[in-house]
Amino acid sequence: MDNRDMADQVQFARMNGLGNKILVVDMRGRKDRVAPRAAIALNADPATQFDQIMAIHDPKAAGTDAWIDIINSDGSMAQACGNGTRCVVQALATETGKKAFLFHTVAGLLEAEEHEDGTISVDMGSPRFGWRDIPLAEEFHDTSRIELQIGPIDDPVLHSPSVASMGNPHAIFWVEDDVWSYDLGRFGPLLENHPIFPERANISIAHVRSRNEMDLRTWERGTGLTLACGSAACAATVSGARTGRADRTVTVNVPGGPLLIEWRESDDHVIMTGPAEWEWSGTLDPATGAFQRDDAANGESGARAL
Ligand SMILES: N[C@@H](CCC[C@H](N)C(=O)O)C(=O)O
Repeated sequence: MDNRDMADQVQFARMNGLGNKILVVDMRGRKDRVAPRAAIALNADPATQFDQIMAIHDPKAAGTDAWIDIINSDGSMAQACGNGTRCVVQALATETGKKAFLFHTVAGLLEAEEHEDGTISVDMGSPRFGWRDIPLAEEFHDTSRIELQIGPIDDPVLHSPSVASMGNPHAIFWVEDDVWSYDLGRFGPLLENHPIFPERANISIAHVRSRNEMDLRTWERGTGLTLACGSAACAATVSGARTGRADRTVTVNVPGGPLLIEWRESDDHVIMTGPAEWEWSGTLDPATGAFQRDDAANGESGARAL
């Protein structure tokens, strides 16, 4: 552990949302933030390698439970993280006994609740489809199908994606066959960093199986291939409905399991429902990323803490 004193340590929990690897870090009562250097160091250690950090801070607005910073594994900040938000709900519900929460992020307010069966629903807000909202580097009147392709120009492997923002940018490529038959690990970074996406983008491949089911794989901006991307499942659902491929309530099968997504007609909000899982807890230095597991400290199974 770094030679800074224990006062610099904060509690954290290693969790996952359908395999999306999350570190929930308790920064309440502090003025500092998890440093990008600490995020890079935590991601470099196999024990704490993560997809996103969800850093819980004291609320900034009356009536909210917490401000949440979302950090990708490359140290970049993100505006939304559906799976990570479910992990925060579970951690705080366990700590407080509360079941309903109102979180504040850079993208706005997120209502969330834990149900009796342990599943968690997050109101991910309204999707945005304007080219400036995604954002895109040039004007597209129809963002349900933009001019972007990869592969041979006369026989592209992927083309004409739908783009949408759930607070963060998403491109959804539609395929008629197995989503696993595409080399997303190769195409993902090329598309993530394509100049059409000035803030980069999360890149997904979707196969619509019925009006209420689709398969989805995602190369995440600032992270890479993940087992689940909640905001991508939301973006794919609204894009499927927008293009007439699917209805507004869809089971989205991501590699880690199913997510239930509803694009509500009443208020245009997108509701994502799925599980969260606690794995172990520890303490870490938010400036350096030095950490210790609770069970390592006291030699017994780490008490569930946050
Ligand atoms: N895995 C998250 C998405 C996290 C942010 C994304 N990588 C981005 O940079 O926009 C989710 O479950 O939504």
